Amino acid sequence: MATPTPTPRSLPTSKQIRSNSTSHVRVVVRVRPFLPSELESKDKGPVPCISVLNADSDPGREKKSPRNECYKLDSFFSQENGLDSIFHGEVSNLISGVFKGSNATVFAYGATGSGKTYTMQGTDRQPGLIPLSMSRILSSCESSGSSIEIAYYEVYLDRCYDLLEPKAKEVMVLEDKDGQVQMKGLSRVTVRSMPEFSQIFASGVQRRKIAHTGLNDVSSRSHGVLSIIVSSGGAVGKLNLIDLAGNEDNRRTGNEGIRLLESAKINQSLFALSNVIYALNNNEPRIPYRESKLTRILQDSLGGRANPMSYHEAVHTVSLAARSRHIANYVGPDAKQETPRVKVDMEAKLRAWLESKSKSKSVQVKNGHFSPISGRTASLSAKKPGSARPTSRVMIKDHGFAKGSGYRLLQAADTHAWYCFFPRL
Ligand SMILES: Nc1ncnc2c1ncn2[C@@H]1O[C@H](COP(=O)(O)OP(=O)(O)OP(=O)(O)O)[C@@H](O)[C@H]1O
Repeated sequence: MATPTPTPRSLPTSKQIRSNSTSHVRVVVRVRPFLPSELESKDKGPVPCISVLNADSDPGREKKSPRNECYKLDSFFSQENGLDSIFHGEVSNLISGVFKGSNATVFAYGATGSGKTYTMQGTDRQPGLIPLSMSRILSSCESSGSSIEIAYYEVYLDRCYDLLEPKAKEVMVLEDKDGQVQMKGLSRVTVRSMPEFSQIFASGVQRRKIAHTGLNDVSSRSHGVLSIIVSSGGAVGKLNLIDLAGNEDNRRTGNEGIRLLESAKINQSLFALSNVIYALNNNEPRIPYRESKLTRILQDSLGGRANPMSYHEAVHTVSLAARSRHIANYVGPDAKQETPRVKVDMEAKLRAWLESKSKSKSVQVKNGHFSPISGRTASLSAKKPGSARPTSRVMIKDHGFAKGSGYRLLQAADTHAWYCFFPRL
């Protein structure tokens, strides 16, 4: 049964948040294995470019490549580690807080094709962080008599769509007179068992916008947000599990038209998210939530709503790690690299496409918004093998194919990272 979202409790100001809790950023990287398509590639073949150093290692010694970059992480999961070890190591400890009324957020962030959806959803044989979290919450509910509702929506081209509604209707994001963000009409569905959840969630996944791109056969074109709302003895807590759309380097994707527009919006909103996290972690006086729809919506879970004395927030990301958590950045003496070999003016390309679109109306417009869906996953695990460029993973060595800033190097790596904000209790 769908019910409207109730009014959230009042949000504390940024000042209150800082006085209530000192955020600590937790960054966890996951490396995926090379895919068969990458191993079979006729090109250069996959080149591992990441190594894990001990805390006392000197990054300067690792000078096998002209440019090394070194990032400090809170945890690292290699390709041998299953999704359950990530869940037990990094996510399960957030759940007890949700039962006490805290909000927690887990983001999977990374380049397109790096395995974010795989990590969040998993496969039938290897469940991902979403089913593992749901299963743990459901079993805790049995013993505590708490109840669970879910909301599932996507943010696409800076608009929000309800994935639990058959037609994925648009949800208006409004601010009430107290400045609190309201998602008008967003459905909430009560969940009592795993089979019930799997069915509801799978239908939502089918509605999510995906498409074939030059770097992933089944690429998410939107940010998918699953909110698990737990009501427990008067306390209401929320766990957001977010599969972000992948950031894309359009010199490599070859994106055109609508894909290019999507990509521009994806990159813009990921940048806005990184700005919010940076501002929170650096105790800046102004947190730029309003820069994108995604950050406005998540305001109550990204430092916006802190239950006094206890709230946990986790964010998975890599380039955010580069910005907010990196400790050492070692650049070898001969590391001055020229930037990209192929220079394409993506803005001009986008402008030209928008102009031609308004002339020819050749792009499919549905329900007042673009409909780019060219294929859908049949089950939670049905994504086809990706064709992402075979690069590898947190000492990152530049072998010549990923030049420029650390940000771009990290984009090239098939990695994820987590940020967790822990209050000082
Ligand atoms: N740990 C893993 N083991 C095996 N295959 C994996 C793993 N991680 C990802 N893959 C495979 O890699 C491909 C790309 O993964 P996925 O679609 O999850 O990437 P993504 O980061 O969500 O991409 P996008 O941002 O474009 O949506 C898929 O075929 C997926 O099955």
